[in-house]
Amino acid sequence: MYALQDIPGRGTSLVAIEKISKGTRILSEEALITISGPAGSERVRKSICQQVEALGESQRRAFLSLHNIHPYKNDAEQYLGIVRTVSLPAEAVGDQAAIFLEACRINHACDNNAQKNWNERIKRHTVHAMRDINKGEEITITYLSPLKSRKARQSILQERFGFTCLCRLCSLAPEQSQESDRRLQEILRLDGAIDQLGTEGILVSPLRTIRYFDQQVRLYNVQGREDVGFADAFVNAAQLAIANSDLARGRIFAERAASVWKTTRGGDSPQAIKHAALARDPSKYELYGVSTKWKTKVDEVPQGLEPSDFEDWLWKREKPKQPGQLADLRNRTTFPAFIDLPNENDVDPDFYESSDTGTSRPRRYWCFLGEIMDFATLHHLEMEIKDVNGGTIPLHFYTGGRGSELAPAQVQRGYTVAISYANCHVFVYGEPGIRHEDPEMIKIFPLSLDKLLALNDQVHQFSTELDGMRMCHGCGKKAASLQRCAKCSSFWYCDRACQVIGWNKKGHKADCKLLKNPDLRGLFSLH
Ligand SMILES: C[S@@+](CC[C@H](N)C(=O)[O-])C[C@H]1O[C@@H](n2cnc3c(N)ncnc32)[C@H](O)[C@@H]1O
Repeated sequence: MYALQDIPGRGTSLVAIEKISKGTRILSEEALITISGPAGSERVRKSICQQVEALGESQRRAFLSLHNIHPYKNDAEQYLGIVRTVSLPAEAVGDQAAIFLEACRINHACDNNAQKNWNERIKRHTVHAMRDINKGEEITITYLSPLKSRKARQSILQERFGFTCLCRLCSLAPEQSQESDRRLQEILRLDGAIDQLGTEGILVSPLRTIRYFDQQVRLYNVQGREDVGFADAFVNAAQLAIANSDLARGRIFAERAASVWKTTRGGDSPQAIKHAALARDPSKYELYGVSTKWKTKVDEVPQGLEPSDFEDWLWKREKPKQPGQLADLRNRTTFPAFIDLPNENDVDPDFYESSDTGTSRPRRYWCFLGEIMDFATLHHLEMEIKDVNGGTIPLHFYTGGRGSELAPAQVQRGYTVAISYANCHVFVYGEPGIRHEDPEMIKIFPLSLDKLLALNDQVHQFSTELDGMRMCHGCGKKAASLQRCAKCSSFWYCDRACQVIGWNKKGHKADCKLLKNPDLRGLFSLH
């Protein structure tokens, strides 16, 4: 499949002598010399010398021909220099390294076409084609963790290996290179955000967390890298879905993870075996069912969808509202819970985009809803707010008037606040909450959050036209020729008699007054 060749300016390297398809195992090699612990320690130096001296003549010669960028004055220093230049990991977790006569000849590229890996099950170093490799193409792996910027990569490669990388990624025009760096940085930032959410991200705000994995997968796809991080995004998505009892999505994510592990590490790698087993029976995952939020059966997968619609289903992407369609106040993308709000100090890609001037601006609309549980004015108005998840958070008014812009009649326990573009703020003292600065961005509605959501359900039930018909709010019949309530325009009736029933018996008298409020009507027309 490959031959060792000398390449000008790059030393000896492995070159494909036939086309190698994606996922092919290019080599599988046993260690020649193993190194347990830091290469500089006396114990390890001794052990390296003993192992080299115990080698047969041809193996010893092969070892000594390996690349060494470190100067040396004696045999021991020469051996150590080789180990420092070319050794590869020989343990899944830990610092055991080893010398492999062929794998240690593989050159580096930041857009490597092959993936190296220590396979703990077969105790061999393996290299797999990450994409199709053409005949005559050099086989490359990456010597670095792959999410570093071009500048960071170049500096480490120069310092540790003594060369300048000229791969495709490092040769991009400045603008494209910055784009690529931004994507890599974004994947890393999402990793951090996911870590920060921890178990809360799995159980309390799974929708937000799955958005992050979805975004990571999309970034890897644009970047054209299907490596460990790519597989991890599917592993994490599988665990998230299964923990929330969603066996259908859990199985598909586990299948995708297993497939990436198979391509990059082989079907006999512990990771591929583990995730193939998880795909066969996702309910075996230890966190299965700790929440039942997304409960599905393993075969509850929609059939006959277009691929892009299938991805929307899989990642639980909420489709943008159609023009004229009413906003749903239960939609957590437009009306997020507190846990789902962006953090004030991050540029969360779900909420913000960078403008040309380098600042960030909202990429879409969102509005936080919460019910006033308590309030007080000390040096500014402070409220205790209960959100859609039932948790309470502090809301502090740092507007010019410190909250005095609101009429006292509006600030009542049991009323609901709606705050546009709300962010999570970490106060120096007390729990995280919302620091509210712009008086234009808040409205208060004189009903509880539960009642507002119940009203939302009614508006959807009785305002929405389906197949040219609407439902009468008085008698519940469906018809094409109903008349709309002239006051609120939200509910529809067969005739005057039905309208009276709706008004007196079905609570429209109170609801109509609320729905005439242009701000509340405005919520329903949000995009
Ligand atoms: C692990 S060895 C790889 C095999 C090496 N080419 C040889 O001749 O034995 C690492 C060394 O290979 C060279 N090398 C690896 N990748 C390279 C690249 N992309 N461009 C130039 N030199 C590279 C550098 O000298 C580096 O220190």
